[in-house]
Amino acid sequence: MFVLENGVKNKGEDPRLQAISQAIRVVPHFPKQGIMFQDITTLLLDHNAFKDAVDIFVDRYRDMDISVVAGVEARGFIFGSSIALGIGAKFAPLCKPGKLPGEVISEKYVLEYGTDCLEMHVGAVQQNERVIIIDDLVATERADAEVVECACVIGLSDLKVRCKLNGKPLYILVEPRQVENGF
Ligand SMILES: O=P(O)(O)OC[C@H]1O[C@H](OP(=O)(O)OP(=O)(O)O)[C@H](O)[C@@H]1O
Ligand SMILES: Nc1ncnc2[nH]cnc12
Repeated sequence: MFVLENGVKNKGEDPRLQAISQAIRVVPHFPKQGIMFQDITTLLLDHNAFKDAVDIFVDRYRDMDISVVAGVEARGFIFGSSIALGIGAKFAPLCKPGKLPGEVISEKYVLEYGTDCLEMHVGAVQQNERVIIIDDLVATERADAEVVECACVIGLSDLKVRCKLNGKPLYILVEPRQVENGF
């Protein structure tokens, strides 16, 4: 298992992680020259690997008194909603601008290849709730004050990433591969 907490990397022995990592297709130079794109659609086509990935998150969060899973559009919706159902929490989508019809809170951020903005419905999360933020991948992420932990399937892990998470713990299943892997 690969975990970044307080800036310390720990390697565990979960035998499911190698298959999860291998199920993620690496596509060089997509969507731009120089980017090694980590394509989770191949993981989603592998029932066992997809289920194992969700189960690992569910096992981690089921006893942490989490009442809200916030998932980042679009790929974070896939994992976040599955995890929310698994731990008995509600799911709050963090959407690209203009997708949510109600009053929203907005947050601008810098991506690995661009900039963007996320919005969440006001009232989706109450002040006393414990929230986790789920995405498929963290390269340059962000988080706000009520977050217990941020989690992702793939993490471009270094201390710079952790600093940009504003000191919130970051839980990562696998590291990105930097070479093509047979798809
Ligand atoms: O760590 P970062 O630099 O923020 O990059 C990671 C984000 O980029 C991708 O989303 P994207 O904005 O491409 O949207 P998509 O999920 O709709 O493809 C990915 O799903 C993460 O949300
Ligand atoms: N290298 C990468 N692979 C897949 N999604 C991404 N989003 C930002 N960087 C990415």
